[in-house]
Amino acid sequence: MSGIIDYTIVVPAYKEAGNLRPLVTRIFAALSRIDSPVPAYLVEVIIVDDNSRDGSEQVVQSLQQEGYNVRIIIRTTERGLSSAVVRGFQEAQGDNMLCMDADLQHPPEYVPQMLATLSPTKQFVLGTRYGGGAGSDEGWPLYRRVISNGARMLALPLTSASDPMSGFFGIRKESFLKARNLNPHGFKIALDLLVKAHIQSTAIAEVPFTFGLRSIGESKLTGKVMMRYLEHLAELYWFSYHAPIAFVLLLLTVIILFAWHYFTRTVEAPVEIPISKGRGGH
Ligand SMILES: Nc1nc2c(ncn2[C@@H]2O[C@H](COP(=O)(O)OP(=O)(O)O[C@H]3O[C@H](CO)[C@@H](O)[C@H](O)[C@@H]3O)[C@@H](O)[C@H]2O)c(=O)[nH]1
Ligand SMILES: [Mg+2]
Repeated sequence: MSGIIDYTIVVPAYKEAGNLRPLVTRIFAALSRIDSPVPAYLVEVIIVDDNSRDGSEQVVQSLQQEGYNVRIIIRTTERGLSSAVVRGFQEAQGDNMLCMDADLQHPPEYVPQMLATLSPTKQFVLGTRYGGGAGSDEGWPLYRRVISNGARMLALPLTSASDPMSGFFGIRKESFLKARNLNPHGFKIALDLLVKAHIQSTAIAEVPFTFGLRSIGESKLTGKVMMRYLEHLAELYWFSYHAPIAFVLLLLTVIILFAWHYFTRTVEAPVEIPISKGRGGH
């Protein structure tokens, strides 16, 4: 393994043993392609697992023995997606950090492009399901689309990013270190960072991608997680505007009416990125 790491991929994981091998091997295969803008030897992967006890640790050990630069942090006293991502970013050696899910809904073939997009002028890169060439797999349930669009509308006053609900994003370490009072609860760490690290719209790059279907295991999105999101939004509105609640409600009503038309438009066909047949290096 190399001593110098410029890029760190953080993967929050809970009971994802079956997904870790395909995830890690596909990431490094994509980075090992001749046309990858980022060389595989500059990249590390950190899995942040909340004591799943499902064999994840053994899977990572065997990947390490095969030479993949991956390690696993097992938390026993804390739980939650957002705090897991923050922990991974705190442990990262790379100045360029990417967050992605373990369940292959974020295609590993986009990793090289996402990492290479980060720069001193582009402090944040967002994998977006909205806009040209992006979308979600047709099999993604209608109720999840409604929840996702509703959550996105409510965040409109907080950031110019098109998909702040996305869990596929990258941030430069210097921006991450500027963020104070990050919210450890819930699923929306990208939104939290966009607001609390004061990421300007010109510093955000967006990469359209197609949100796939979970291959193995179950989603951890529950009603409780959604309630936490509403609490989180209230906190972010306060953080951004210090606004009295009546003003916030008025603002939300206007935005929901305004956005209705916007969100009912059709989405264009997804961009095809070939599945990597990399040289297998790591
Ligand atoms: N360590 C840890 N990881 C967790 C926890 N809860 C979930 N994860 C991990 O976080 C990732 C996303 O969890 P899913 O349960 O697959 O989420 P989802 O419903 O598919 O939601 C995805 O889409 C949302 C956008 O609609 C994203 O906001 C979200 O981050 C995620 O990408 C997976 O790798 C999962 O194992 C937890 O408590 N602890
Ligand atoms: Mg998922």
